[in-house]
Amino acid sequence: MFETGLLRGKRILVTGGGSGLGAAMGRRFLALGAELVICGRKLDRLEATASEMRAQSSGKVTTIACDVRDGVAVDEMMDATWREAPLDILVNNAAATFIAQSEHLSFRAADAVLAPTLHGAMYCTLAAGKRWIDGRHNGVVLSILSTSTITGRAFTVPSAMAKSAVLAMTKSLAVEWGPKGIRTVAIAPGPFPTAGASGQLRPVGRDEGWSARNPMGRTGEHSELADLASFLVSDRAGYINGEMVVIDGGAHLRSSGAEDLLRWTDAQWAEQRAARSKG
Ligand SMILES: CCC/C=C/C(=O)SCCNC(=O)CCNC(=O)[C@H](O)C(C)(C)COP(=O)([O-])OP(=O)([O-])OC[C@H]1O[C@@H](n2cnc3c(N)ncnc32)[C@H](O)[C@@H]1OP(=O)([O-])[O-]
Ligand SMILES: NC(=O)C1=CN([C@@H]2O[C@H](COP(=O)(O)OP(=O)(O)OC[C@H]3O[C@@H](n4cnc5c(N)ncnc54)[C@H](OP(=O)(O)O)[C@@H]3O)[C@@H](O)[C@H]2O)C=CC1
Repeated sequence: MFETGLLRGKRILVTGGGSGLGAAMGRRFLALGAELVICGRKLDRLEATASEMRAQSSGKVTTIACDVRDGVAVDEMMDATWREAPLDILVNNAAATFIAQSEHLSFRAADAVLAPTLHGAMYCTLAAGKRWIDGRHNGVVLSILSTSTITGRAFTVPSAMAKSAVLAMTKSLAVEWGPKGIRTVAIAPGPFPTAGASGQLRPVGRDEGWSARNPMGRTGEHSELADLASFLVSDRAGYINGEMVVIDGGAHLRSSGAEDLLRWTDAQWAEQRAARSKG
């Protein structure tokens, strides 16, 4: 689909790159000639993913254990990365979410989502941006958001709030940092099956017909998201700034994706909370 070497010479950090969509984007970036850095909290998973990537590609893959909720750890990760060479592209992909009735959310539960999804993306963006600006180096920040930024979303309110805030960051910095050579862009994925998303959002028995109701009759392929991400971070997208591209088969035009949960009974929600506390 793309010219060979579209991302040659680009050094890309994908937060949460050890699993799911982050790993899918990483694989495509490598195939297009990029050098990859992936971070997450679980070093064993990062290493396992990196080994698979190295087996499939001759590109360089570096792993760094980093909890993006911790600004000091984010700065240390950026220092370690920059010691080797400046990044060219940051992908804010790490995030957390779960379904819950908002009236049952403790403050700690709200923070469990806001901290990685909003603060983590902000810390990584600030840490990369100040290094790019100090070094007069061009950069791109791609943030993986959600169609909840357009529709809102019942039962995942902290996630919808965090993703909307990162969209505001994307638009604001496009104007502030564009003149300094930094583009900020975003993707709003619809449903792309991953272990993380299924585990947090789709307990067994939840609305089995949802993917057939997507206007395209299916969920997204990881390769489709990886292709869009590759284009947006590449120099071919050099005039796209401050924009969020939706990739959801048209799903959000039909539903915000939480209607089935409005029909859940108190007993179902109690069961969901109990499953979590056992988990
Ligand atoms: C919407 C579409 C767009 C987004 C899609 C995605 O992001 S897909 C990607 C999806 N991928 C991921 O999400 C991967 C990353 N996920 C994670 O890192 C973790 O699963 C976590 C941070 C979400 C929860 O971490 P943990 O289990 O270690 O939590 P903890 O022990 O640190 O507790 C902190 C507080 O949170 C509370 N609480 C926790 N869970 C629930 C719940 N289900 N129900 C209610 N409450 C919950 C817990 O009770 C506690 O409050 P308390 O009782 O002290 O007042
Ligand atoms: N799949 C889908 O349908 C959709 C996904 N998205 C978004 O796509 C992105 C990827 O999600 P997906 O691949 O599905 O799910 P995953 O659960 O696989 O991805 C989340 C990643 O974030 C990392 N992570 C979580 N918390 C932290 C933290 N505090 N510090 C560093 N890394 C962290 C996890 O690694 P570790 O646990 O090792 O820290 C994991 O690799 C997310 O931003 C999500 O909101 C948006 C809409 C729909």
